[in-house]
Amino acid sequence: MSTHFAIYISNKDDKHQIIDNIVSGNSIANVSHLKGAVFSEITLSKFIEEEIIHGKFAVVTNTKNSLLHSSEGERKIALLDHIIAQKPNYLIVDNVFGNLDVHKQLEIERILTNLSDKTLIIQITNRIGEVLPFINKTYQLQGDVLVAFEAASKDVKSKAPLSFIRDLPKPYRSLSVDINPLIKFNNVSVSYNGRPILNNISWEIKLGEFWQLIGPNGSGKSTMLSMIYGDNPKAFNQDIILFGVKKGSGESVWDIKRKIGYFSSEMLRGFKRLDAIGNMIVSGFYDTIGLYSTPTNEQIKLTHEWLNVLGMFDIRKQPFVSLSKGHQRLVLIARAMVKNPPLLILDEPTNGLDDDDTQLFSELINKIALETDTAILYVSHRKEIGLNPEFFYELTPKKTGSVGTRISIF
Ligand SMILES: Nc1ncnc2c1ncn2[C@@H]1O[C@H](COP(=O)(O)OP(=O)(O)OP(=O)(O)O)[C@@H](O)[C@H]1O
Repeated sequence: MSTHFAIYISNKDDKHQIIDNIVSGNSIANVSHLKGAVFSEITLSKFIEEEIIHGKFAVVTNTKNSLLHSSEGERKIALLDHIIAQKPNYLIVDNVFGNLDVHKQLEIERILTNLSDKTLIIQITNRIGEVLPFINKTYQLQGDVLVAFEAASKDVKSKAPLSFIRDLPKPYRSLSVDINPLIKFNNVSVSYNGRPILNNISWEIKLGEFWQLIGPNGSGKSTMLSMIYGDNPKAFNQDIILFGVKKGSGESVWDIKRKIGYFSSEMLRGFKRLDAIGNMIVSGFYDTIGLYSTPTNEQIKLTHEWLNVLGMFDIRKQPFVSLSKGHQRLVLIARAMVKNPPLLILDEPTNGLDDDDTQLFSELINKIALETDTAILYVSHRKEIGLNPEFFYELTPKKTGSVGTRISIF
């Protein structure tokens, strides 16, 4: 049996450096003379860029859609097929299961298991539970050195994350909505190019509720979100009421966005700006990334309170990019919350996070659900350990489009 490797990293490790070292042969296997490929979200982004900028469609999905218009699951399977067709001698797979539902995870696992007969696989993962079954050696970085360890001996839950001890700040102004429900879908159906995606969705989100929108890849979660937060033209002929106003009846996207705090892990992709941590949070009052206005004393006070909750007051002047990916997310949640929005949307927020940071993130979201009136809409294909939504809205794909079911936990 050939040897395949995994490197278990945390969000503090420099993944790009790790991949560069592998490719140049300065790491766990001497592969510098071999033809290699990298399966990662960065590779995927490059192909999507090629589609947008040069009109090149090198990677074909099952549904013959462009990558840009495909769901995450469809994209990943298509990329893997494309890479395998190039017959690499070795393959680096990074965050291979990120954003994938259980079925797609099993499909990818099966494809990689077959591939591992002939091709060396090097997996990079920050979730110990996601190490591929055929991997026989797992390493972890200690300082700059990769050290072998027994993945089975690693007890993820025993490392409890540090807790947020302080109460969340009192809002700077009361919630500016007296309309309930905040969001209402009434028999909403959507198709793309004649293919039904959503079938008769009726759903309400009320102030203070904590929802998780769940469903397998391609079931239509992003499509639903784009009808609330985006300007998806498919929303205009539908019976959708957002904050008391019928979608498409003249309200601007900005009117809607002002009432929503939003975070998606996509916001961090390729983020290079040098804003200070404190400025990043205060910019949430203006719905900008980066600060272009002079904040009031009240806004500064509230920002300081959020910094204290996060334990980052003393480092508030440091660049945001100097934080780990996990801590960057906490700052962006504070940024989304300072304006005290009636609705907080979290779109696949833990993609790419390691085990410890995921627990910390869930802890902050649970705290927001308990201590504020903001409704939370958490969108993810998986039930996150430690996260406590009150309700799930589950999309189940059918030939006639996904149907939705409301599941109450208590
Ligand atoms: N603009 C578009 N044009 C054509 N098809 C589209 C478009 N947007 C989405 N689709 C298709 O609609 C289906 C639902 O996609 P959507 O992204 O909403 O699913 P999802 O549940 O968010 O998936 P994932 O969890 O993988 O991100 C997919 O099959 C996708 O290919």
